[in-house]
Parts: sequence; structure tokens; C-alpha cells
Amino acid sequence: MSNDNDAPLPEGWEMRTSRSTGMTYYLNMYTKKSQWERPEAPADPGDVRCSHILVKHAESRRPSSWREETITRTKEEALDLLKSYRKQIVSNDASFTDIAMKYSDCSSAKRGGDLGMFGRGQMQQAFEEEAFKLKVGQLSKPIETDSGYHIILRTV
Ligand SMILES: O=C(O)CN(Cc1ccccc1)C(=O)c1nc(-c2ccccc2)[nH]c1C(=O)O
Repeated sequence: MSNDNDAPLPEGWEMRTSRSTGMTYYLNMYTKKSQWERPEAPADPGDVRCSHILVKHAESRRPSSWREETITRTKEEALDLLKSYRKQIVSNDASFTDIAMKYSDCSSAKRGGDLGMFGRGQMQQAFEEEAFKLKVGQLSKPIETDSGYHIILRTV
């Protein structure tokens, strides 16, 4: 049975030895929090910074935005539209910032979709889950919240 301690640690963790007890503990390099248990998953980043593109639909909790007084597109049309934006970004036919500024139904459109830094507990659950999974520079698949459909770009 190979000793687990030989396996590489998940990303973002460092192994340390307690000066007082000589016991091994683990340090989350992002939050500087330590724990005795050997981590099984990549270290939680603490705060992240993300930009997003929101496409609302008729069933959004607030079906209105700076772009459209009353948003009437269906959920299916909104998801298709967002997938087309994602395709343009991934194929480099358009920049994330340009698409966000022109088409995002969020007030953050004016800032290219930038939401600034946020920690856990600040965004809608589905949005947070996806944002905290992303590596820096990674673009999410479309996700759904009560506000509508989003793609998320983690920037920090
Ligand atoms: O869901 C609602 O009842 C109304 N909202 C919430 C909201 C409204 C204004 C500013 C920020 C959030 C939105 O629909 C909304 N959600 C967002 C949002 C959702 C997830 C992450 C970031 C922003 N932006 C907006 C917006 O109009 O600009």
C-alpha cells in the first residue's frame, strides 16, 4: 500500500511541519489558513475576481436591463444567444470585454462585465460554485441563476 504522503498535494496547498509539535500540517497558499488533515481537493482561493456576460429572458427574476426595458426572449433563445457569444469569444472573433459591453444584461456591462473581487457567500449559489471552480483566465460554460444565463471569466 503506497503511503499517501508520497502522492502530490492538490493545487494550492503546501505541507508544513509544526515547530512546536513536529506534526505535519497543511497550508492553503491563497488564504494562509492551515489544517491538520491532508487536503483532498485544490485549495479554495478565498477571493476571486470575475467578469461575466448575463443574458436575461422573460422568466428572469428582473426581466429588464440597461439594454431592454422589457426582456421578452425565451429561456431557450437566451441560452442560444449566450452560446453564440461564447463561440465568438473562444474562436477569437470577438473579445470578452466587447461582447460584455455590447450585449450583457447586467449593469456591469459598462465595465466589460467586471464584478471586482468577491468571496464565498456574496453571489448566487450557482454563480459562486462555477466561479470558484475556474482557474485564472478560464471561461466557464453557460450557467443558470435566477437572473438569467451567464458565462464567467475568472480574471484574478
Ligand atoms: O435578480 C434580480 O432580482 C435582479 N438582479 C439582481 C441585481 C440587480 C442589480 C444589480 C445587481 C444585481 C439582476 O437581474 C441582476 N443580477 C445580476 C448578477 C447576477 C449574478 C452575478 C452578478 C450579477 N446582475 C443583474 C442586473 O440586473 O444588473
